[in-house]
Amino acid sequence: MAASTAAFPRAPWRCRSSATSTSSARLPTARSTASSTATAAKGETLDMSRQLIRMSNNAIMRMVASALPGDMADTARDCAKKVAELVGAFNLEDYVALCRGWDLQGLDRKTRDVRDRFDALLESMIRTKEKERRGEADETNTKTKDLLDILMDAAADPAAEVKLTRDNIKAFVLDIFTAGSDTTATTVEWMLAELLNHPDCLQKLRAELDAVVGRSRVVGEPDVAQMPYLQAVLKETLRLRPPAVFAQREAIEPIHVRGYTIPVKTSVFFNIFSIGREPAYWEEPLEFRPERFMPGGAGEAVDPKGQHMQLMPFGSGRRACPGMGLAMQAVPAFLAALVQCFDWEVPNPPLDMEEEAGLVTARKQPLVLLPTQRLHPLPLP
Ligand code: HEM
Repeated sequence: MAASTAAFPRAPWRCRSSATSTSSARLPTARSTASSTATAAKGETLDMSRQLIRMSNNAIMRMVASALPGDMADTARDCAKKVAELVGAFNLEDYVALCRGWDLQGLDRKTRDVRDRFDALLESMIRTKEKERRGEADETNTKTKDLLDILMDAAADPAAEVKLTRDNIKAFVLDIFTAGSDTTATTVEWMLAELLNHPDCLQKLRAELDAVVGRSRVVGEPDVAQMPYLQAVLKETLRLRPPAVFAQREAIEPIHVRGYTIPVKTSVFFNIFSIGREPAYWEEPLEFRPERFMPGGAGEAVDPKGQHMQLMPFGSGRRACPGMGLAMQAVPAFLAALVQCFDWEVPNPPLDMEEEAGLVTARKQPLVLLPTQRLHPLPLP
């Protein structure tokens, strides 16, 4: 693996986002979702998968547009789901040259269809934003800018070194929509499930939370750096349950790996999932043990940012995941808040830990839990 990963050429990879929520309800705002989670009474089951994916999608959407009307949010979610299906679909044309150009499975047609729908959505978002910006032109410019504002500012800047086109803006937003939503949601979900399956780890995390944050305020992203055990739980989850299963490259020259020759222009898939479970690198690889990343543990010096080939949940090289920094802050902070504020009960033990086959290591069964407030009152801002 080291030999083949040493040469990282081009990466046509996009991490998949399936936005698997089946709910057709409008996406709630982040605040309303948080408070509905917060006030859920004991006895009321929460479909964590759906909640988390909604919250994550919503967070991503807040990055690109301050307020999306419900129908636009539904379209975005539906399109993201379709993109995920198409990215993960088996395409006969990739393997049988004779089939090329016939679109026997209808994948080209479906791809064009989802592209057109996404384009219409993005066009509508940009137009709404343009209108909003025209209306605000006279006001003092103190409003917090979202990502779309920043991209549009850059496009309008005559001095900008790189001129952004409208298509560039759309492509950028599309990337964020599809790559950043259920990768993060899936990670939070697996982290919580693993902790519930390992009460000793949950206890350690809570002790760290109590010591670093206390009980009178909610843990936030700035706390993550002071919480080594929380970081270890994240790394262990990314090792054992990496949301993106593969990274892909194309050989730009023949490569020789363990007696095999990989010819030029061959697509090479790196199995991130298997690397994290490889017994040659990891002791008892199927065990969830965050301690391996703590001081004195065998993985103490291993980080998941693409420098250590035995753990590369975000890929590696110059096409590694650009959302890595954001994910490494936002995901543990969100999980920590769930653990700090609530006790979670599994209504039908044992907790099912099976994975669904696909490009994102989603849970096969949704994570359905019973929450009870742990802190009284909840220290919500
Ligand atoms: C736990 C969370 C995440 C994981 C595990 C993850 C994993 C990955 C992986 C494995 C790749 C392929 C890297 C390679 O080929 O070397 C990738 C690419 C990418 N990710 Fe993520 N990702 C996560 C979150 C995010 C977020 C939050 C965003 C954006 C807000 C994002 C945006 C992207 C983009 C745009 C690419 C394509 C990069 C390129 O082709 O140059 N990801 N991600």
